[in-house]
Amino acid sequence: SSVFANLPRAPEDPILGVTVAYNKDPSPVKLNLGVGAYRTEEGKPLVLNVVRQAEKLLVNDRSRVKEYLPIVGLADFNKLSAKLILGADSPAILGNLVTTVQCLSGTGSLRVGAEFLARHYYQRTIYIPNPTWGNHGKIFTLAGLTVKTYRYYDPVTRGLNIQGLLEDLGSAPSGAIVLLHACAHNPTGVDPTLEQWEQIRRLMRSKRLLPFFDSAYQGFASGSLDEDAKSVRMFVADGGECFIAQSYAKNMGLYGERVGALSIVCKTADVATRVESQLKLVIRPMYSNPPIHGASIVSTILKDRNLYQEWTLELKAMADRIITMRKQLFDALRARGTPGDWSHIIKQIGMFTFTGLNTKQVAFMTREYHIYMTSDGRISMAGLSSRTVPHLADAIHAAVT
Ligand SMILES: Cc1[nH+]cc(COP(=O)(O)O)c(/C=N/[C@@H](CC(=O)O)C(=O)O)c1O
Repeated sequence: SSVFANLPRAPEDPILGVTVAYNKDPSPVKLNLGVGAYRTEEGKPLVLNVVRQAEKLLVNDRSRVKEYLPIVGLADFNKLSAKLILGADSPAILGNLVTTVQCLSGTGSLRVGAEFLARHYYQRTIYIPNPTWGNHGKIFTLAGLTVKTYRYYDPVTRGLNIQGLLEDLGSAPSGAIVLLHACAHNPTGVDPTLEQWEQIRRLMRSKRLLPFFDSAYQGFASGSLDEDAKSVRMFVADGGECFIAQSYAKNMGLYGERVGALSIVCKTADVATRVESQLKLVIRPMYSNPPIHGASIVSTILKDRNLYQEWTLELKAMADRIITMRKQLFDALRARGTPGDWSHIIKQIGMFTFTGLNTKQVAFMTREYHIYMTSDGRISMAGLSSRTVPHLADAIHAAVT
């Protein structure tokens, strides 16, 4: 018999498993509001025009070869990624205080950062928000860090529990690592205001807590790349050190290309070079060096003024469409007189609405209306279109009455 005869069957992933179930459903009215992946008004995945243009340039450029990239990835891509999140005029960049390595999208950037911290940082505890993206806890645990949570979401107000957040971070051991969503908090869609970010930053710096930003939706939340980077730039501006994981999956639609970057902002240029040398020892035995194609697309777009400009327009259009879906869903529930206060649908920001529906209601909506969403009540607004909003509104109405 097989040496794996006793291997237990693993459960499907709470987020990616929703798509597996959706694909199996033969219903013509099924709706996939699970995975955070953008869909057009026609319900189709979107390849941005600028991505198609960049790929044409790459294919026609006969000088491009398929050689290994360096362990740290494509140099242009790394520099441009740091500029994108920190700002072109960032003193940290001007002072060579930032080391950036190309990683396998947001997940890979988080994991490489976690492995580096587990190996070289004295405090091995990381505080992640409650709730947070389902993969965060596993990434940091598998890297060898101790994962704790800090209060984030207030189910009563459906807003930020700023008092709980400050209390929990205030009682964290000095030097602890803190995971922060740069913008468009997943799954709640609730972000701190700039004043609250300042409170968080002051507290964290006073306790020497180490910020680890996860920036997976820059430009997707407000439609502005600079607006969505403000939290990160506040921390970097104070001269403190921080980690930043970037993903191009959503804001450039490069999901399957696995394009991301990890930036570590250090106190001195010398430390930054030593950090880079140690990052290479983490990466080489993990996947050796990153894939060339996706990073080439990103750097082609970011280094060309016209392509960059056009990208910002396409990005704003995606963000705007999601905001339109929020309004349409809110109006549809009001038109039905659906019991409850649904204003959080239009107050929340980014790809997701944290509806407040419980697991029983979610299971009902899947069974009776073929709505596929995560069991915590999160729906990806990007999966909606004007055509399908009424079906979702009917399902929510039925689930709560
Ligand atoms: C906050 C956050 N961080 C990182 C990632 C990882 O993205 P990557 O593709 O590795 O660049 C995701 C993906 N979130 C969506 C997809 C997924 O779960 O993988 C989601 O929440 O649906 C996040 O929501």
